[in-house]
Amino acid sequence: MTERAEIAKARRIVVKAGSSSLTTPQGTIDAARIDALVDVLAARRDAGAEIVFVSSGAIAAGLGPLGLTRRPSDLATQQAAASVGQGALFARYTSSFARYGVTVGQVLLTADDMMRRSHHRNAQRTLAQLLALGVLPIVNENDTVATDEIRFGDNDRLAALVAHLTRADALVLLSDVDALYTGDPRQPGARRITDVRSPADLDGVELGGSGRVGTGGMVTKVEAARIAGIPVVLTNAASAARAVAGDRVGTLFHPVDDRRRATRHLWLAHATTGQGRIVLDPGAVDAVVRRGKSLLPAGVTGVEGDFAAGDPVDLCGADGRVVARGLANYDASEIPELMGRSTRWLARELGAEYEREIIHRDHLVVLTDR
Ligand SMILES: Nc1ncnc2c1ncn2[C@@H]1O[C@H](COP(=O)(O)OP(=O)(O)O)[C@@H](O)[C@H]1O
Ligand SMILES: N[C@@H](CCC(=O)OP(=O)(O)O)C(=O)O
Repeated sequence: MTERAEIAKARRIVVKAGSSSLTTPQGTIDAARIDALVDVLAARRDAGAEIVFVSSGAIAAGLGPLGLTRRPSDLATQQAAASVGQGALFARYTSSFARYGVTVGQVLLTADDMMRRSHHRNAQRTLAQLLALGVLPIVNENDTVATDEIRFGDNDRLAALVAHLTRADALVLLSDVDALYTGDPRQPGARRITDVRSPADLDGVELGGSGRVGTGGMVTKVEAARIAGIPVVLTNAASAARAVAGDRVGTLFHPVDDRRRATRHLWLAHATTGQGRIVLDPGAVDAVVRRGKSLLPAGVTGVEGDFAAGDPVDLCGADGRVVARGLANYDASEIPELMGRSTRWLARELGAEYEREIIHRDHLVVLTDR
């Protein structure tokens, strides 16, 4: 089946709309465009797909009510605008979807919710339950509490991670451009790209700046497509109906990797940052990087940071270079006593529950050339 056909048949689709598709230049909600988009999503739902909608626009929709003429650059005002705008946006979605008898549920996520395994599972359960109850989840970043350090900032990567969380079959990114171009389409000479099959297809493509209210421009969209591991279509809101129907519109990013198996690895590599470090001896670096093995306590020579079991941690060699990332099976404070010991010794001395890896190979991604 071609990827377009897969989208046509998709049972679960994540659709993301950018700020520019949902709000007016005056910083208010664009009710007509929202209704038009809701028409499309309700119709696709009617045709048998579950839809998870990732909506930007909270900050942009808060500008008008606060008398701001442009997107603020300081975090506190962005948060205030998001607080005002998110409420207005969601109220609009609620009444617009009510025209079709569709109940919507608001899900506001932070980067942490994606990164820590316990939070990740929690968000996953909530979304699964909403879908099971026939509710259409509308997701945004929780801008009012997110700080600069932990912020996604753009919703493109968030949408890719939501696609992982919900095990979606396709991701549709709706922007104010109808496709990816070889350069910013506001500049003359930019050519449309219909398919991206490998990173080489992006050689020489300029992924420049964003529009007036959006963030990230094409860089975050391309990154999202890479993380998603499923077919991703990038187009504009006017082409939304055709995009979710699998018609040939916009740019189709073909997934490169062995899909499902790879999504956890993609998530680890792109959605997380190490919450600490584990230092490996050369044998362990070789085992993890080149032989695809789990990390055993015997190969660990040091631990840094204050992470909890389940957190992503960076693995580095004696020279400090990060070679892999994985989900730790132990709290940082437990590791010094296990370091350099064989699992057999640990089981005998400390009990059977210590006969486990520091990081299992299934929860480990190599970040360096082998
Ligand atoms: N190579 C490119 N192809 C398409 N658009 C581009 C490219 N480089 C820069 N852009 C700009 O990116 C903008 C969309 O990004 P952004 O404003 O972040 O969108 P959104 O709010 O929909 O997430 C477009 O308006 C376009 O001008
Ligand atoms: N969470 C933010 C999204 C920020 C943003 O501008 O995203 P996008 O328009 O998708 O580039 C908001 O709702 O304003």
